[in-house]
This record gives sequence, structure tokens and C-alpha cells, in this order.
Amino acid sequence: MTDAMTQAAPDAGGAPATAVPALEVREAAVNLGGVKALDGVSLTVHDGRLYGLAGPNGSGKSTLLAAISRLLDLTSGNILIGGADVMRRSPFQVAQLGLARTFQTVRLMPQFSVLENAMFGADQAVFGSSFVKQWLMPWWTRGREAQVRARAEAALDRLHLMDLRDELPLNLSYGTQRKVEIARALAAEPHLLLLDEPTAGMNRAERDEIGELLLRLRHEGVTQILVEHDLKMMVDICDHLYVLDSGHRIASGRPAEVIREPQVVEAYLGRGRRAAA
Ligand SMILES: Nc1ncnc2c1ncn2[C@@H]1O[C@H](COP(=O)(O)OP(=O)(O)OP(=O)(O)O)[C@@H](O)[C@H]1O
Repeated sequence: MTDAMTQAAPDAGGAPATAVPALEVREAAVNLGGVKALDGVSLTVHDGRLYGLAGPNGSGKSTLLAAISRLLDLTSGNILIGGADVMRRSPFQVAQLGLARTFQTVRLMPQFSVLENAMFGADQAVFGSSFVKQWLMPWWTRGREAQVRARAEAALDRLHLMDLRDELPLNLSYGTQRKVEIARALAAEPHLLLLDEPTAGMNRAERDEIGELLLRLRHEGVTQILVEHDLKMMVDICDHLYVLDSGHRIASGRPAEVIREPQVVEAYLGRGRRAAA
């Protein structure tokens, strides 16, 4: 299916396509140490929808999220967030466009409490780059701190983590640490949220809880891209599914239909068959 068809299609539960997409990836290519981690990938993400990004190990999903959040350079191609050219901006400036993300491996700061970790997520969104004000106007800083704390507490509350606000991350289970990471991203009150395997290491109940949270965020208008190996979860909650394989986009469309496409089945199963042979 082409992107033009994707935009015209009445995706299940999706909001109408807007004139300026929340995100456009145009022919993105990334070479990493001689490997074509991405090779001409294009995709379009519309406001307020929940997109799945699937693909077997090494297909380029994390590389794509890293490029969108400006943590690595494209070799060629372009990425636009709300029409703004990401490649001309620093990661900080990209966050200012309303982007927040979680990482494949937990990246909490172990010496800080759960609440303080969540406050880091809100910090940049509230303080922006007004460093001079922070030094010269302590009363301004105190006011902003209260805002940061309130946002962090609201985000922790959404994930039922307020009882753990004073704990250090290392005292928490891996699944709970992942939830703190999601809270940190939510504390930024993002418009576009990238989630790299947010349920890895979680039990079934925790996965269901995260699935419900992402659906709630979707109903609140947060545009999301979810990288996830659990295809059932993708089918259950995503409006649209993109599938990568070996750095190429191999499928795009309604999740329940996409996972049955022969090239998707081959990408997931063929690899296992070839390895077993
Ligand atoms: N720093 C790096 N140097 C060289 N090659 C890399 C580097 N990081 C990733 N790659 C390669 O780029 C390709 C895409 O990797 P990427 O991590 O984006 O895949 P993925 O779909 O996220 O995989 P997974 O599901 O296992 O997380 C793989 O072939 C990987 O080995």
C-alpha cells in the first residue's frame, strides 16, 4: 500500500488526516558501520493516532526512532515533525517541537528518586532554554519548579506510581522501572510520543495496563509510535501498522490485515526457518 493510499484509507478509529502530518519520514537512509540500518524508508503519521512499528530483530526500528529524535544523523532523506525539518535541529530543539520518547533499555538515573526522574521529563518542557532567568531570577525558577513537580506527579499518578515516588529505581522491578520511564516521557506532555518496546520485561497484567494507557492517551490526542514485538498488542490497540525488514518498509496498513501479508509472515517466520535449516 502506498502512503497516499494510507492517508486516504479510513483507518479503524483514526482521526481524519490533517493537512500537515504530525511526522513525515521521507526516503530515510542510515548507514551504521557499513550496515544499511535504514534504506529509503518513508512513512506518514497523522495527528492523534496510534501507530505500530513492527519488524524482526535488526530490521531498523530503533534506528528509525533514533533518527526521528535526532540522536543520529540520516545518511540521506529527510524527517519533518509538524512540517519542521528535524535534521536542522538539535535533540533539544526537536523535544521543543513536542517530541518525547522512551528507550529500549531502561535509562533512569539511579541516584535520583522516582519523582525526581519524572521531574527530569517535565524539566525541559517547562524551563525551556531560559538558563539566564534561572540564574538571575530565583523566584521565577521556584515557580517553574512547582510546575515541573505538578506535571511529574500527574504523570506518575497516571501510571499508579505515586506510592513509589520516593523510591530509588534500583529498588523497583524491571517492569516498574519501565513504567517510570513512560511517566518521565509523559511528564513532558508530548504531542508526539515514541515508545521503544515499553512493555519488555513486563508481565501480562502490566502489558495490559500499558495497552490501556496508550489507548487513553490516543483518545486524549497524543500521537504515538509504538515499537513492540507483541503483534497481538499491535493488532489490539494500533490504528495503523508499519513493518520494517532489513532496513526497508515492507508493509503499511490496518494491523489485522498487515500481519497476514505474505512478506510480513515471511519476514517473521522465514528468518526462523532459515536459522533452523
Ligand atoms: N551502532 C551500530 N553499529 C553498527 N550497526 C548497528 C549499530 N546499531 C544497530 N546496528 C545495526 O543496524 C541494524 C538495525 O538495528 P536496529 O537496532 O535499528 O534494529 P531493531 O529493529 O530495532 O532491532 P531489535 O528489534 O532487535 O531492537 C541491525 O543490522 C543492527 O545490527
